[in-house]
Amino acid sequence: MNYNLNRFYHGLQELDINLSEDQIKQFLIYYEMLIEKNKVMNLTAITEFDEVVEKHFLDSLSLVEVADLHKSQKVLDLGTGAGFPGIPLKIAFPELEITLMDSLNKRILFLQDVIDELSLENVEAVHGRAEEAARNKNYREQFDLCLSRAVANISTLSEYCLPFVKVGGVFISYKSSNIDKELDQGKKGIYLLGGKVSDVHKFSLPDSDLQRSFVVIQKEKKTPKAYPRKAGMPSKDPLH
Ligand SMILES: C[S@@+](CC[C@H](N)C(=O)[O-])C[C@H]1O[C@@H](n2cnc3c(N)ncnc32)[C@H](O)[C@@H]1O
Repeated sequence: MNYNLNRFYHGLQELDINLSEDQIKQFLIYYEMLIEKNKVMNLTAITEFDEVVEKHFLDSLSLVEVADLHKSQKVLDLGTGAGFPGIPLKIAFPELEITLMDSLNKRILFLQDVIDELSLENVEAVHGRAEEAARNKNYREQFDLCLSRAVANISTLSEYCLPFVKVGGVFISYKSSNIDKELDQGKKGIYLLGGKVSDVHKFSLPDSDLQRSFVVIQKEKKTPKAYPRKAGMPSKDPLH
């Protein structure tokens, strides 16, 4: 494992995240597993080390801009794909209790291998579709924090994610900085689902031109039983 880690260390410093040598090693093993598996299944379009560091690892970790990740809390990463943002967050902040959920079982099987190989504790990889899993009492309104990156527009995503969040908890969506129109269209749905936008935090990634934002939605009231609607509806006919 011979990688130039300057870019990674500098980005971590900018985010004020300190990692031990073992944690850095876990990131490198994860990178290698990702690249190896990517040869036989579609996990990531980005494969070059520095680019994975910037667009997957540091982007996932930039959540520190808006959330306190040093306390133990129940976190759901909905539509985790190859494990973003959940796996980088779990490596860097081991006290988080993370559920990684995706509707594609092949990705969940890969993530279980990653969990086993890195000996990560208090993390589960669950094969499930948001519209169905959010009706299961083991998951509905059970999470302090729900995260999602690159899964759907904010309206569809709120219907996927807010039902999982406890009243008093938060749903945070990773978005590009071009979010204003999407947010405007999603506001009514967010309210219907029991949420309220409390912050839209725009920023650029360390040493990068990439403009990103976090949409922070507080769960103020229980989500009505009618939501999420049946599978496919939140994306076919988003609430607005
Ligand atoms: C573009 S990928 C993004 C993956 C990862 N979050 C990232 O940022 O790299 C979207 C993922 O969301 C999953 N997904 C889409 N709709 C879903 C749903 N209704 N419930 C659960 N997972 C879903 C897909 O299977 C896919 O793995």
